[in-house]
Amino acid sequence: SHSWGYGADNGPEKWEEGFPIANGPRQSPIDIVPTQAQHDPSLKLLKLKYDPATAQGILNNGHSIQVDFADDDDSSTMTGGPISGTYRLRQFHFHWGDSDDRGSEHTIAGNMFPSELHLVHWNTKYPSFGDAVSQPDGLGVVGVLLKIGSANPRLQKIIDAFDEIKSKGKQTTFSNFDPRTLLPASLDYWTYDGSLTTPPLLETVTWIVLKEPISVSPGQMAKFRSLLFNAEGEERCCMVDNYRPPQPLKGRKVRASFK
Ligand SMILES: NS(=O)(=O)c1cccc(F)c1
Ligand SMILES: [Zn+2]
Repeated sequence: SHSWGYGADNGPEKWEEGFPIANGPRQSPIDIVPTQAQHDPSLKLLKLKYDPATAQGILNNGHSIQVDFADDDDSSTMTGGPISGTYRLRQFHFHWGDSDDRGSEHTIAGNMFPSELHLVHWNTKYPSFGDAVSQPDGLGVVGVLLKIGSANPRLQKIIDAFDEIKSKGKQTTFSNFDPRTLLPASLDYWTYDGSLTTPPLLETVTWIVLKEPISVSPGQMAKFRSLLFNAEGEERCCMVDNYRPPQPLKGRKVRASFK
């Protein structure tokens, strides 16, 4: 059976065939409508504490590029915000479009951005990421929107690694990197209960989408679009449009941490 992807034959419109939860009650991403989000004064400040030494490597997994972190202790964690307890950083990755008018997964009042960064954390009440990923309160993912503007120097170290991980399955060491440097000045956020945005689409994610985007230049976006979905020696297929479109809200409430 051909595996899932983002093409006409294996893309988001086909995922329900292998993953019926695709039509579930808490699927992600969603369109966030700021005027309909309710400010919740009980929401805490988001606290992200990352140790650059936990950065391990950068990988082209055939769907995105991902920076993996050592998660065998509480060196890099998320606390506060809408979550209770301590969640450990596992990895971050991106989604992007073939052109600047699309590529993000969450949209804001119907507006799509050229890319979206996901920082994936898992709840340490469970013994591992593999256990947490199947639990309703297992994951906390911070979403950061990227908007076209001036070149973002914070992205450059990631982009400079792309030449070594052009095709699926390639990875290289990636050390001494603090993901906090990728975040915008404000940690104001919207939060809702959702899912993984790729198969297996498990409904186990507390989403925390930051209100403030970070910048990326057209030239930097072009570098993302030069990555490949295919492995070396396979038919060349540019890694673009690796995003799932917004899914039905199905009665969920989106809360805002800010007025
Ligand atoms: N795109 S995402 O919902 O952040 C995601 C997909 C699959 C696995 C994972 F850990 C995170
Ligand atoms: Zn993602």
